[in-house]
Amino acid sequence: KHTAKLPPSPPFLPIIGHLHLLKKPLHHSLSLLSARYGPILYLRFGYRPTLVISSPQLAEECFTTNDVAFANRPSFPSVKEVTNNFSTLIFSDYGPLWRHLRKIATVQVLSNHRLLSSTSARNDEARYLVHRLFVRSADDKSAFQKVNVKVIAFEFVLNVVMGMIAGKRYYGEEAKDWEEARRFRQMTEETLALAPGSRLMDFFPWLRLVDSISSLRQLKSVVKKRTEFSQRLIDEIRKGIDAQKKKTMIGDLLGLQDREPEGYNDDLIRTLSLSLLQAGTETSSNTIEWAMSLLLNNPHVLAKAQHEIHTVVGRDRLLEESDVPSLPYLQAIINETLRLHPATPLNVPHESAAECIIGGYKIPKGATLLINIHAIHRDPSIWKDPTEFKPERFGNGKAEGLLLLPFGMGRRKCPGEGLAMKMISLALGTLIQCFEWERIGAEEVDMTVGSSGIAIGKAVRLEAMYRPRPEMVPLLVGL
Ligand code: HEM
Repeated sequence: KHTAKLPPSPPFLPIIGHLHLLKKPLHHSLSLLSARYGPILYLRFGYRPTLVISSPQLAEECFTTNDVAFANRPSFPSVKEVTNNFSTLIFSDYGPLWRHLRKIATVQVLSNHRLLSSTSARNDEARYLVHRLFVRSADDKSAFQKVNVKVIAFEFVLNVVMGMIAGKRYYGEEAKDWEEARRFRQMTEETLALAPGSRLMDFFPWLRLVDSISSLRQLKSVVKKRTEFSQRLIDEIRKGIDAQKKKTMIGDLLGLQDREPEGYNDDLIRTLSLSLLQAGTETSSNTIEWAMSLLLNNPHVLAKAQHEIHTVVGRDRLLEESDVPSLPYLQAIINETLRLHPATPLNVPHESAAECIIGGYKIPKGATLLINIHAIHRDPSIWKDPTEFKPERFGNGKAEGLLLLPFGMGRRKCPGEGLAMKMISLALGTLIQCFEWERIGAEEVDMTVGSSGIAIGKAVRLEAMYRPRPEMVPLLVGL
């Protein structure tokens, strides 16, 4: 309909299009192409037209005037298999099902009101976290002990999110279900390995039969595990083993199911539970791990954060969620971490539901949209010394006028932003308050990025040395 041209596009090959230009991690390859061809790129991944955006102005244009046009998710055949025909909150198209799921997730778990009423559970979880670390620390409390930071961050985050959804704690003294926690981790890893666009069939539909012989078996096995896991969560609460568990998202939804069985059936409760657990745990725990890695490579920042916490909170009580607004430097550290290492560097892919115009170019219907958040956050025309870790650039906790979009934008923006920021600041703040942290050796922490998936963490998991701060030992002993 429009006379406008398609966006710039590098030369491509028949059949594979531009796939030969891409290497892992994909956001790095796309940043290099954008540096050469400009902030709006039109590529072909096999048969799939793909729009790559790497400027804040163009990202805003996609998610303001054209937000509805881009509100769908791409219909990758591999995702169809894992998501029961795109029926999850993350991968459903913009429509009645998505609206229903999103409203429940927001009202039942992620609204400000719900987050406020679950504050004390998160404070308790932070206390358990530092208590577990204190108990595991060396007998001689002045000696350093090694810990895998990703593991402790994941334990904390999973306990918090699982507590809100199903009233369960997998890690801690009274927690019993280690085997179930192990199954969850394994299932999450297998699901992440099946990232959208990870299969040949996603780009070459005619290869579907060949690909599916190996892929479909694997996909079906993951689907089975996911269904069984989430149904167990529902069944436990339905049996009413623990009245406390009724005050959870699943408990609330089972109450609604009694009144409206179709609108709140088990399929819907399963898909919502899995969407929140899997969207919330890797992203948030990876961010805690990146933040700690950056702090270990920048001890002066760590010392400044510790000084702020000790000045504001003191040494006689543990930092709590309500302290965070008074800790602007801690918030600046988290913003700077999310700037340098956004948990989903290419956002979650969107798809155009109609032809539209972006940056004066014509974008056809059915184009996959990738927003290169990683490139936007490191644009030298916007950020001074873009690759350096400088929390100071956020002044009072926010960089005024600079577009930071680790949680996306528009109507599909992450609904878990509030919860994520609370969990990350609480965990990081209490870890800094209670313990001294050092690198394992003299070498800097390896900051190589993992290679595949939507949520990308570190390639090498962070191990660090820690010991209780002497002045915090009396408090830690009494926890
Ligand atoms: C550091 C932590 C997190 C980051 C950086 C993050 C980032 C994102 C991003 C970039 C998107 C895609 C937005 C778009 O499509 O434009 C997203 C979607 C989503 N996130 Fe998060 N997220 C985080 C934590 C969480 C948490 C804690 C939850 C809930 C427990 C959550 C639940 C979701 C859901 C359900 C969606 C899909 C929304 C939809 O399609 O409508 N996220 N997240």
